[in-house]
Amino acid sequence: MEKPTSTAVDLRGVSAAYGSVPVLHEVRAAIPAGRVTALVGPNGSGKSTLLGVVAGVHTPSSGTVERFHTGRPALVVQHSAVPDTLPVTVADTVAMGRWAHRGPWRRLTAEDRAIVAECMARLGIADLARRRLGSLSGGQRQRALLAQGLAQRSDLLLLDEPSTGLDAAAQQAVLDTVAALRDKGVTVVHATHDPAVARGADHVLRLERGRLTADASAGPAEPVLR
Ligand SMILES: Nc1ncnc2c1ncn2[C@@H]1O[C@H](COP(=O)(O)OP(=O)(O)OP(=O)(O)O)[C@@H](O)[C@H]1O
Repeated sequence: MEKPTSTAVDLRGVSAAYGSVPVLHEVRAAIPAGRVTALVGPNGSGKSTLLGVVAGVHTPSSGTVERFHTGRPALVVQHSAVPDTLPVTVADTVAMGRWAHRGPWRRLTAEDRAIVAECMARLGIADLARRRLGSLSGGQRQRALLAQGLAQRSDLLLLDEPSTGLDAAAQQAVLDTVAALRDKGVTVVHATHDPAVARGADHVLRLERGRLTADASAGPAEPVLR
């Protein structure tokens, strides 16, 4: 039997806005520690915004977010959110994942370099290490951003539609990686439009028009929406 879960992040009545336009409305949810939570809902329902709130990069307009984990969350945005013109290579991009540990532009240690190489290999992009990020396809770029997120070695990994635009092999690599991290006790929250991926999660949060409309915990069988 699995041990009972504790809470990694507690969202209490969280509302968020862009300027004066409200986007999230009083979201209450407890994200379980060491589990995979899928964030689902239609386009524009607020999934990315909620990930930003959980990551601490989007300040709620009201309500509170309490994080019970150590270290900084790792947020992996969609590749389309990153400008094409950034003059960095894939290896540089992944190495940025180590900045939280070393500080920007510091020399990487041998351990950092090993982590960067391991993360690129895991996502199948080792051969692209010297290519500029802006010269890559969408799926390749997404993999570089995912590798950067993994390189942070955070215990809270937030992924915005990590499989979108990836081929079948890369999608499977992402799912395998998420499962392996969960087994190591990492809390993962990922936004997804893929029902099969959502069913594979331990916990599902559904947003519609910025409101939480379902909060489902997985049991031994299918998660039951309540
Ligand atoms: N930078 C921004 N400035 C203003 N409004 C924004 C901004 N980003 C998102 N929005 C608006 O906030 C709402 C929620 O957007 P969000 O990106 O969080 O939704 P989503 O569920 O992640 O959508 P998708 O499935 O399309 O990725 C939408 O109405 C969107 O238009």
